[in-house]
Amino acid sequence: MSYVSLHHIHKTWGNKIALDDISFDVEEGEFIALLGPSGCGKSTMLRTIAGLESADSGAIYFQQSDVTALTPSQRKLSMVFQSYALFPHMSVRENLLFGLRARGEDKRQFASRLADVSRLMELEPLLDRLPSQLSGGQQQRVALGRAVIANNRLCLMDEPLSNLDAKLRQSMRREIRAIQKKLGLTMVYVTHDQTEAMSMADKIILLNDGRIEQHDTPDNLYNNPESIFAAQFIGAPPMNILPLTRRGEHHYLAAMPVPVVEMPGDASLSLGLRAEDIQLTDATQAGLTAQVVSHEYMGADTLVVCSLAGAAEPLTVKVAGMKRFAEGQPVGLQWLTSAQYFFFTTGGKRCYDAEEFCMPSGQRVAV
Ligand SMILES: Nc1ncnc2c1ncn2[C@@H]1O[C@H](COP(=O)(O)OP(=O)(O)OP(=O)(O)O)[C@@H](O)[C@H]1O
Repeated sequence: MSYVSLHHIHKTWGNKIALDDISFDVEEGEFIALLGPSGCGKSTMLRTIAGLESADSGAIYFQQSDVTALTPSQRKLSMVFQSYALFPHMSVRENLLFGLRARGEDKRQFASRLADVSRLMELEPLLDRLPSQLSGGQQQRVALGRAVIANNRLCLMDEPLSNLDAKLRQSMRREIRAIQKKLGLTMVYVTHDQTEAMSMADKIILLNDGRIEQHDTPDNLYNNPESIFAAQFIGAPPMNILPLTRRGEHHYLAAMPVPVVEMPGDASLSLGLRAEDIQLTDATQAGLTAQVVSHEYMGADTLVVCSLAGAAEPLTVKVAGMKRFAEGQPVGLQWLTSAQYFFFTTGGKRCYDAEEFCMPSGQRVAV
Protein backbone atom coordinates (compact mmCIF):
# COMPACT_ATOMS: atom_id res chain seq x y z
CA MET A 1 0.00 0.00 0.00
CA SER A 2 1.33 3.44 -0.77
CA TYR A 3 2.25 5.48 2.29
CA VAL A 4 3.08 8.74 0.51
CA SER A 5 1.49 9.76 -2.76
CA LEU A 6 2.29 12.92 -4.72
CA HIS A 7 -0.20 13.99 -7.41
CA HIS A 8 0.93 16.50 -10.05
CA ILE A 9 2.92 18.71 -7.68
CA HIS A 10 3.98 22.01 -9.22
CA LYS A 11 6.11 24.59 -7.43
CA THR A 12 7.79 27.74 -8.68
CA TRP A 13 10.15 30.21 -7.06
CA GLY A 14 9.53 33.45 -8.99
CA ASN A 15 10.23 32.52 -12.64
CA LYS A 16 12.03 29.31 -11.73
CA ILE A 17 10.05 26.06 -11.95
CA ALA A 18 11.42 24.02 -9.04
CA LEU A 19 8.97 21.08 -9.32
CA ASP A 20 7.28 20.39 -12.63
CA ASP A 21 4.27 18.05 -12.48
CA ILE A 22 5.74 15.61 -9.98
CA SER A 23 3.78 12.44 -9.24
CA PHE A 24 4.99 9.32 -7.45
CA ASP A 25 4.11 6.84 -4.73
CA VAL A 26 6.22 5.57 -1.85
CA GLU A 27 5.15 2.18 -0.51
CA GLU A 28 4.91 1.55 3.21
CA GLY A 29 8.34 0.51 4.58
CA GLU A 30 10.08 1.54 1.35
CA PHE A 31 13.34 3.50 1.22
CA ILE A 32 13.21 6.06 -1.59
CA ALA A 33 16.19 8.21 -2.53
CA LEU A 34 15.64 11.56 -4.24
CA LEU A 35 18.79 11.91 -6.33
CA GLY A 36 20.00 14.55 -8.73
CA PRO A 37 22.47 17.38 -9.30
CA SER A 38 22.54 20.57 -7.28
CA GLY A 39 19.48 22.75 -7.89
CA CYS A 40 17.31 20.00 -9.45
CA GLY A 41 14.61 20.38 -6.75
CA LYS A 42 15.39 17.61 -4.23
CA SER A 43 15.15 19.75 -1.09
CA THR A 44 12.10 21.62 -2.38
CA MET A 45 10.38 18.27 -2.95
CA LEU A 46 11.29 16.97 0.51
CA ARG A 47 10.23 20.20 2.21
CA THR A 48 6.95 20.13 0.29
CA ILE A 49 6.28 16.58 1.50
CA ALA A 50 7.10 17.75 5.04
CA GLY A 51 4.74 20.73 4.75
CA LEU A 52 7.58 23.23 5.22
CA GLU A 53 6.82 24.57 1.73
CA SER A 54 3.46 24.61 0.01
CA ALA A 55 2.97 23.53 -3.59
CA ASP A 56 1.37 25.92 -6.12
CA SER A 57 -0.85 23.07 -7.30
CA GLY A 58 -1.21 19.33 -6.86
CA ALA A 59 -1.97 17.21 -3.82
CA ILE A 60 -0.12 15.07 -1.29
CA TYR A 61 -1.66 12.03 0.38
CA PHE A 62 -0.37 10.07 3.36
CA GLN A 63 -2.09 6.68 3.62
CA GLN A 64 -4.82 7.83 1.25
CA SER A 65 -5.72 10.95 3.26
CA ASP A 66 -5.10 14.38 1.82
CA VAL A 67 -2.43 16.20 3.88
CA THR A 68 -1.83 19.04 1.38
CA ALA A 69 -3.23 21.68 3.72
CA LEU A 70 -1.79 20.24 6.96
CA THR A 71 1.08 21.81 8.94
CA PRO A 72 4.34 19.87 9.39
CA SER A 73 3.42 18.78 12.93
CA GLN A 74 -0.02 17.61 11.83
CA ARG A 75 1.63 15.39 9.19
CA LYS A 76 3.28 13.22 11.88
CA LEU A 77 6.67 12.70 10.31
CA SER A 78 10.28 12.96 11.42
CA MET A 79 12.89 14.96 9.61
CA VAL A 80 16.69 14.84 9.77
CA PHE A 81 18.69 17.71 8.27
CA GLN A 82 22.25 18.00 7.03
CA SER A 83 22.97 20.49 9.82
CA TYR A 84 21.73 18.02 12.52
CA ALA A 85 19.81 20.96 14.12
CA LEU A 86 20.73 19.94 17.70
CA PHE A 87 20.20 22.42 20.54
CA PRO A 88 23.75 23.34 21.61
CA HIS A 89 22.88 24.13 25.25
CA MET A 90 21.00 20.86 25.83
CA SER A 91 22.49 17.47 26.69
CA VAL A 92 22.05 14.51 24.37
CA ARG A 93 19.29 13.25 26.71
CA GLU A 94 17.42 16.56 26.53
CA ASN A 95 17.89 16.81 22.77
CA LEU A 96 16.37 13.34 22.39
CA LEU A 97 13.43 14.12 24.66
CA PHE A 98 12.79 17.64 23.35
CA GLY A 99 10.21 16.66 20.73
CA LEU A 100 8.29 14.43 23.15
CA ARG A 101 8.12 17.26 25.73
CA ALA A 102 7.13 19.83 23.08
CA ARG A 103 4.26 17.63 21.96
CA GLY A 104 3.16 17.07 25.57
CA GLU A 105 3.50 13.29 25.29
CA ASP A 106 3.06 10.95 28.26
CA LYS A 107 6.03 11.52 30.63
CA ARG A 108 5.74 8.03 32.09
CA GLN A 109 7.00 6.62 28.77
CA PHE A 110 10.02 8.93 28.44
CA ALA A 111 12.47 6.71 30.37
CA SER A 112 11.69 3.54 28.41
CA ARG A 113 11.66 5.32 25.02
CA LEU A 114 14.95 7.04 25.84
CA ALA A 115 16.48 3.72 26.91
CA ASP A 116 15.29 1.97 23.72
CA VAL A 117 16.56 4.66 21.38
CA SER A 118 19.88 5.23 23.13
CA ARG A 119 20.52 1.47 22.99
CA LEU A 120 19.54 1.30 19.31
CA MET A 121 21.69 4.30 18.39
CA GLU A 122 24.53 3.37 20.79
CA LEU A 123 24.20 6.67 22.59
CA GLU A 124 24.03 5.34 26.17
CA PRO A 125 27.50 6.56 27.26
CA LEU A 126 26.89 9.98 25.72
CA LEU A 127 23.55 10.99 27.24
CA ASP A 128 24.97 13.67 29.57
CA ARG A 129 27.22 15.32 27.00
CA LEU A 130 26.54 18.53 25.10
CA PRO A 131 26.56 18.42 21.26
CA SER A 132 29.88 20.34 21.25
CA GLN A 133 31.43 17.40 23.13
CA LEU A 134 30.48 14.93 20.38
CA SER A 135 32.12 13.97 17.10
CA GLY A 136 30.27 14.66 13.84
CA GLY A 137 29.18 11.02 13.60
CA GLN A 138 27.89 11.02 17.18
CA GLN A 139 25.96 14.24 16.56
CA GLN A 140 24.42 12.64 13.51
CA ARG A 141 23.39 9.63 15.62
CA VAL A 142 21.65 11.98 18.08
CA ALA A 143 19.80 13.61 15.18
CA LEU A 144 18.74 10.15 13.95
CA GLY A 145 17.78 9.14 17.50
CA ARG A 146 15.56 12.19 17.76
CA ALA A 147 13.82 11.13 14.56
CA VAL A 148 13.39 7.56 15.79
CA ILE A 149 12.17 8.38 19.33
CA ALA A 150 9.17 10.23 17.90
CA ASN A 151 7.74 6.89 16.72
CA ASN A 152 6.60 8.40 13.42
CA ARG A 153 6.26 5.92 10.59
CA LEU A 154 7.53 8.36 7.94
CA CYS A 155 11.04 9.77 8.08
CA LEU A 156 12.44 12.40 5.72
CA MET A 157 16.20 12.99 5.52
CA ASP A 158 17.95 15.82 3.69
CA GLU A 159 21.60 14.98 2.91
CA PRO A 160 22.13 13.74 6.48
CA LEU A 161 25.66 12.43 5.90
CA SER A 162 27.25 15.17 3.85
CA ASN A 163 29.17 16.67 6.80
CA LEU A 164 30.89 13.36 7.61
CA ASP A 165 34.14 11.98 6.23
CA ALA A 166 34.04 9.23 3.60
CA LYS A 167 34.69 6.32 5.99
CA LEU A 168 32.08 7.40 8.54
CA ARG A 169 29.58 8.05 5.76
CA GLN A 170 29.93 4.46 4.65
CA SER A 171 29.26 3.03 8.13
CA MET A 172 26.39 5.48 8.76
CA ARG A 173 24.81 4.44 5.46
CA ARG A 174 24.66 0.87 6.75
CA GLU A 175 23.37 1.99 10.16
CA ILE A 176 20.57 4.12 8.74
CA ARG A 177 19.49 1.36 6.38
CA ALA A 178 19.56 -1.23 9.18
CA ILE A 179 17.45 0.95 11.50
CA GLN A 180 15.00 1.83 8.73
CA LYS A 181 14.52 -1.89 7.99
CA LYS A 182 14.35 -2.92 11.63
CA LEU A 183 11.69 -0.34 12.46
CA GLY A 184 9.91 -0.67 9.10
CA LEU A 185 10.12 3.10 8.54
CA THR A 186 9.00 4.62 5.27
CA MET A 187 11.95 6.76 4.22
CA VAL A 188 12.41 9.58 1.73
CA TYR A 189 16.11 10.42 1.59
CA VAL A 190 17.65 13.31 -0.35
CA THR A 191 21.17 12.94 -1.68
CA HIS A 192 23.28 14.12 -4.61
CA ASP A 193 25.62 11.17 -4.08
CA GLN A 194 24.79 8.31 -6.44
CA THR A 195 26.73 5.79 -4.32
CA GLU A 196 24.59 6.65 -1.31
CA ALA A 197 21.38 6.31 -3.31
CA MET A 198 22.48 3.09 -5.04
CA SER A 199 23.64 1.39 -1.85
CA MET A 200 20.74 2.37 0.42
CA ALA A 201 17.53 2.77 -1.54
CA ASP A 202 14.89 0.30 -2.69
CA LYS A 203 13.99 2.79 -5.43
CA ILE A 204 15.62 5.95 -6.70
CA ILE A 205 13.81 8.98 -8.08
CA LEU A 206 16.32 10.67 -10.35
CA LEU A 207 15.48 14.36 -10.77
CA ASN A 208 16.66 16.67 -13.52
CA ASP A 209 15.69 20.34 -13.47
CA GLY A 210 12.47 19.85 -11.51
CA ARG A 211 11.26 16.79 -13.44
CA ILE A 212 11.47 13.07 -12.76
CA GLU A 213 14.00 11.63 -15.20
CA GLN A 214 13.58 8.03 -14.02
CA HIS A 215 11.92 6.35 -11.02
CA ASP A 216 13.41 2.91 -10.73
CA THR A 217 15.38 0.32 -8.76
CA PRO A 218 19.15 0.99 -8.46
CA ASP A 219 19.78 -2.04 -10.67
CA ASN A 220 17.50 -0.81 -13.44
CA LEU A 221 18.86 2.72 -13.29
CA TYR A 222 22.33 1.34 -13.92
CA ASN A 223 21.48 -1.37 -16.41
CA ASN A 224 18.47 0.21 -18.11
CA PRO A 225 18.90 3.97 -18.15
CA GLU A 226 16.05 5.63 -20.03
CA SER A 227 18.05 8.69 -21.06
CA ILE A 228 21.56 10.03 -21.58
CA PHE A 229 21.09 12.01 -18.36
CA ALA A 230 20.42 8.83 -16.32
CA ALA A 231 23.19 6.92 -18.11
CA GLN A 232 25.72 9.60 -17.26
CA PHE A 233 24.50 10.42 -13.75
CA ILE A 234 24.61 6.81 -12.53
CA GLY A 235 27.90 4.94 -12.68
CA ALA A 236 31.50 6.03 -12.33
CA PRO A 237 32.94 6.89 -14.74
CA PRO A 238 29.79 8.08 -16.54
CA MET A 239 28.67 6.04 -19.55
CA ASN A 240 30.55 6.94 -22.75
CA ILE A 241 28.15 8.70 -25.13
CA LEU A 242 29.42 8.73 -28.71
CA PRO A 243 27.43 10.62 -31.36
CA LEU A 244 27.03 8.54 -34.55
CA THR A 245 27.13 9.85 -38.10
CA ARG A 246 24.11 8.95 -40.26
CA ARG A 247 24.35 8.10 -43.95
CA GLY A 248 20.88 7.08 -45.09
CA GLU A 249 19.73 4.34 -42.75
CA HIS A 250 23.28 3.58 -41.63
CA HIS A 251 24.73 5.05 -38.45
CA TYR A 252 28.52 4.99 -38.20
CA LEU A 253 30.87 5.41 -35.26
CA ALA A 254 33.77 7.66 -36.25
CA ALA A 255 35.81 6.13 -39.08
CA MET A 256 34.55 2.56 -38.55
CA PRO A 257 33.83 1.08 -41.99
CA VAL A 258 30.74 -0.89 -40.91
CA PRO A 259 27.67 0.83 -39.50
CA VAL A 260 26.92 0.27 -35.81
CA VAL A 261 23.23 0.30 -36.53
CA GLU A 262 20.88 0.43 -39.49
CA MET A 263 17.60 2.10 -38.72
CA PRO A 264 15.03 3.76 -40.97
CA GLY A 265 14.02 7.33 -40.23
CA ASP A 266 15.95 10.54 -39.91
CA ALA A 267 16.83 10.53 -36.20
CA SER A 268 20.40 11.20 -35.11
CA LEU A 269 21.61 8.58 -32.68
CA SER A 270 24.31 8.34 -30.04
CA LEU A 271 25.95 5.13 -28.90
CA GLY A 272 26.26 4.50 -25.16
CA LEU A 273 28.96 2.17 -23.80
CA ARG A 274 29.96 1.62 -20.18
CA ALA A 275 33.70 1.84 -19.58
CA GLU A 276 33.75 -1.67 -18.07
CA ASP A 277 32.07 -3.19 -21.14
CA ILE A 278 34.91 -2.20 -23.49
CA GLN A 279 38.01 -4.39 -23.75
CA LEU A 280 41.40 -3.24 -24.96
CA THR A 281 42.92 -5.47 -27.65
CA ASP A 282 46.16 -5.69 -29.56
CA ALA A 283 46.44 -2.65 -31.84
CA THR A 284 48.16 -4.65 -34.58
CA GLN A 285 45.07 -6.86 -34.92
CA ALA A 286 42.64 -3.92 -34.95
CA GLY A 287 41.02 -2.59 -38.10
CA LEU A 288 40.98 0.96 -36.83
CA THR A 289 43.09 2.25 -34.02
CA ALA A 290 42.44 4.24 -30.94
CA GLN A 291 45.16 6.09 -29.11
CA VAL A 292 45.66 6.38 -25.39
CA VAL A 293 45.24 9.98 -24.26
CA SER A 294 45.77 9.40 -20.53
CA HIS A 295 45.34 6.79 -17.84
CA GLU A 296 44.40 6.99 -14.20
CA TYR A 297 45.11 4.27 -11.64
CA MET A 298 42.14 3.85 -9.26
CA GLY A 299 43.29 0.97 -7.03
CA ALA A 300 41.23 -1.99 -8.20
CA ASP A 301 41.32 -0.83 -11.80
CA THR A 302 42.74 1.66 -14.28
CA LEU A 303 40.72 4.14 -16.33
CA VAL A 304 42.15 4.57 -19.80
CA VAL A 305 40.99 7.54 -21.88
CA CYS A 306 41.29 6.79 -25.61
CA SER A 307 40.64 8.80 -28.71
CA LEU A 308 39.19 6.95 -31.65
CA ALA A 309 40.22 8.01 -35.16
CA GLY A 310 37.53 10.28 -36.57
CA ALA A 311 35.58 10.64 -33.30
CA ALA A 312 34.98 14.00 -31.68
CA GLU A 313 34.64 12.59 -28.16
CA PRO A 314 37.23 10.51 -26.29
CA LEU A 315 36.03 7.35 -24.61
CA THR A 316 36.98 5.84 -21.28
CA VAL A 317 37.80 2.16 -20.82
CA LYS A 318 38.04 0.46 -17.42
CA VAL A 319 40.63 -2.31 -17.17
CA ALA A 320 41.23 -4.47 -14.10
CA GLY A 321 44.32 -3.91 -11.96
CA MET A 322 47.17 -1.47 -12.44
CA LYS A 323 48.12 -1.09 -16.10
CA ARG A 324 50.54 1.41 -17.55
CA PHE A 325 50.17 3.06 -20.96
CA ALA A 326 52.28 5.50 -22.89
CA GLU A 327 50.59 8.64 -24.13
CA GLY A 328 49.69 8.12 -27.79
CA GLN A 329 50.02 4.34 -27.53
CA PRO A 330 47.80 2.63 -30.12
CA VAL A 331 45.22 0.16 -28.83
CA GLY A 332 42.36 -1.84 -30.29
CA LEU A 333 38.90 -1.78 -28.72
CA GLN A 334 36.12 -4.31 -28.64
CA TRP A 335 32.73 -4.78 -27.00
CA LEU A 336 29.67 -6.95 -27.34
CA THR A 337 26.63 -5.69 -29.20
CA SER A 338 24.62 -6.58 -26.09
CA ALA A 339 26.60 -3.90 -24.20
CA GLN A 340 25.45 -1.16 -26.60
CA TYR A 341 22.83 1.42 -25.68
CA PHE A 342 21.32 3.83 -28.17
CA PHE A 343 19.90 7.25 -27.46
CA PHE A 344 18.34 10.00 -29.58
CA THR A 345 21.06 12.63 -29.77
CA THR A 346 18.36 15.30 -29.56
CA GLY A 347 16.47 15.14 -26.28
CA GLY A 348 18.62 12.26 -25.02
CA LYS A 349 15.86 9.66 -24.64
CA ARG A 350 16.74 5.99 -25.08
CA CYS A 351 16.06 4.63 -28.57
CA TYR A 352 14.95 1.04 -28.00
CA ASP A 353 14.24 0.60 -31.71
CA ALA A 354 17.92 1.03 -32.54
CA GLU A 355 18.75 -1.78 -30.13
CA GLU A 356 16.31 -3.98 -32.07
CA PHE A 357 17.85 -2.98 -35.40
CA CYS A 358 21.54 -3.36 -34.52
CA MET A 359 23.62 -6.49 -35.03
CA PRO A 360 22.54 -9.70 -33.28
CA SER A 361 22.96 -9.54 -29.53
CA GLY A 362 26.25 -10.92 -28.23
CA GLN A 363 28.20 -10.32 -31.44
CA ARG A 364 31.61 -8.74 -30.96
CA VAL A 365 32.22 -5.23 -32.31
CA ALA A 366 35.91 -4.56 -32.91
CA VAL A 367 37.72 -1.36 -33.72
N1 LIG B 1 13.60 29.76 -1.03
C1 LIG B 1 13.89 29.83 -2.32
N2 LIG B 1 13.73 30.96 -3.03
C2 LIG B 1 14.01 31.02 -4.34
N3 LIG B 1 14.47 30.01 -5.07
C3 LIG B 1 14.68 28.84 -4.43
C4 LIG B 1 14.41 28.68 -3.03
N4 LIG B 1 14.70 27.42 -2.67
C5 LIG B 1 15.15 26.80 -3.78
N5 LIG B 1 15.13 27.66 -4.84
C6 LIG B 1 15.53 27.33 -6.23
O1 LIG B 1 14.79 26.19 -6.63
C7 LIG B 1 15.62 25.29 -7.36
C8 LIG B 1 15.64 23.93 -6.65
O2 LIG B 1 16.34 24.11 -5.40
P1 LIG B 1 16.51 22.92 -4.35
O3 LIG B 1 17.19 23.48 -3.14
O4 LIG B 1 15.23 22.23 -4.16
O5 LIG B 1 17.50 21.98 -5.16
P2 LIG B 1 18.40 20.77 -4.63
O6 LIG B 1 18.32 19.73 -5.68
O7 LIG B 1 18.00 20.38 -3.25
O8 LIG B 1 19.83 21.44 -4.62
P3 LIG B 1 21.11 21.16 -3.64
O9 LIG B 1 21.54 19.74 -3.89
O10 LIG B 1 22.10 22.17 -4.13
O11 LIG B 1 20.65 21.39 -2.24
C9 LIG B 1 16.99 25.95 -7.48
O12 LIG B 1 17.04 26.62 -8.71
C10 LIG B 1 16.99 26.93 -6.33
O13 LIG B 1 17.82 28.03 -6.63
